[in-house]
Amino acid sequence: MSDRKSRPRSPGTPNPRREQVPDSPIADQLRRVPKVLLHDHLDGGLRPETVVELAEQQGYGALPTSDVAGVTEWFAAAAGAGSLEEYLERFVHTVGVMQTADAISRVAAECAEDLAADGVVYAEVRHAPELSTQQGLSLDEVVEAMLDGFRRGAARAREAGNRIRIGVLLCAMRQEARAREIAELVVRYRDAGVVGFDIAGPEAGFPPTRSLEAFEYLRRENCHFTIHAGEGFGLPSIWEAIQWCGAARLGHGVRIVDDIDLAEDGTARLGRLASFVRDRRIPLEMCPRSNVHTGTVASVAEHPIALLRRLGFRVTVNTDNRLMSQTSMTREFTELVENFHYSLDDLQWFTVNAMKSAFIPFDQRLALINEVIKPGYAALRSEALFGPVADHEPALA
Ligand SMILES: O=c1[nH]cnc2c1ncn2[C@@H]1O[C@H](CO)[C@@H](O)[C@H]1O
Ligand SMILES: [Zn+2]
Repeated sequence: MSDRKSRPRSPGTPNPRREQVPDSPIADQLRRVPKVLLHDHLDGGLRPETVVELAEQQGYGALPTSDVAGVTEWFAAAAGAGSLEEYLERFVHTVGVMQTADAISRVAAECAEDLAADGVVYAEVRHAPELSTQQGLSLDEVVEAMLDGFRRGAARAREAGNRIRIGVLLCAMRQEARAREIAELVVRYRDAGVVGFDIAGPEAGFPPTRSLEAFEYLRRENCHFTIHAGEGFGLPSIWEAIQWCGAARLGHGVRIVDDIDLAEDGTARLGRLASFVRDRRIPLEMCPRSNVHTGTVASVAEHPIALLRRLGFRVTVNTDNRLMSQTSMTREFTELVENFHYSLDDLQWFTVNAMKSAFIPFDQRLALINEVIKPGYAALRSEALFGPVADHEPALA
């Protein structure tokens, strides 16, 4: 299902790594291409060593094991969860150590550094503040700690030569009843770095309209929001998210394929909801590895991202939970290249799609596209043509 384009071969001695996936970018390039990440959970992306250290510092005794390797493995076992509900059970321990302002700020700072080192130039990172109030922090204190951490982390990344901008999304947990309160928090911090709202948590049994009042309030306040929908539940959830609640984007939205009939010869017939999502250019925040881990799709190779991309949906590529799904933007891109033979042009298309769909002002999105993303891809394309300037590469005669 790839939309491969033929690219000129690199001159000089063929590099065996380059030959593995014909015409595809290589691993090192994938780390360096500018990337945009719209769907990443702060409490799903802690460094395992930070989980262990914070647990020690805070006397948190509930970790299933206390060494870094064991903790890494325990979180990685989320890959075998097979359902969204089981996958989400892993969060009890990341949230468990994110109960003080210092801990939250540290996690946010490290998140900014890790994303920047992975080549992410713009990210929207989300967390549910209500989960971090178990030891008495107020919702406002949680948000302030997040904002403080992202500021510090972005500054440290910049010193290391990696520039990143981060916007915060605040989630309400769909099984709780605090959506309106969290929506008000979004409005309160909209000028301080919070760019939008979302609902997260188990999807089956907790439809988007359960939080309708919060979405209506946000619309009256001219606020942006996305909704996790079409992951653990199907089309009715997507339909409510878009047509009742007014979501600007869909978190995952992968089950929109249930509204697409695919004939043997590859021609597709879109139902009314799928047409609406495509024709209105509603961005899909797709997270291939996470979808495999929650049992939403069987494998990355079978992920509908390739079909949806071919049909012209506004598809974006995301990590969801870097810790639980053992992933990064580079890894997601690598797996897509391996499975669908995407080229740098395809990756730029995903990246520009994501930047267009961000919740920051239009002029700033445009500036990032024109001044950071496109020049970044152009530089890597010229490397693909002429090879990187490195000692081991023979110079052109
Ligand atoms: O893929 C997902 N679908 C639904 N909810 C999720 C997913 N990943 C994480 N969370 C939930 O969002 C909360 C706030 O970040 C996390 O604590 C987790 O429960
Ligand atoms: Zn998510």
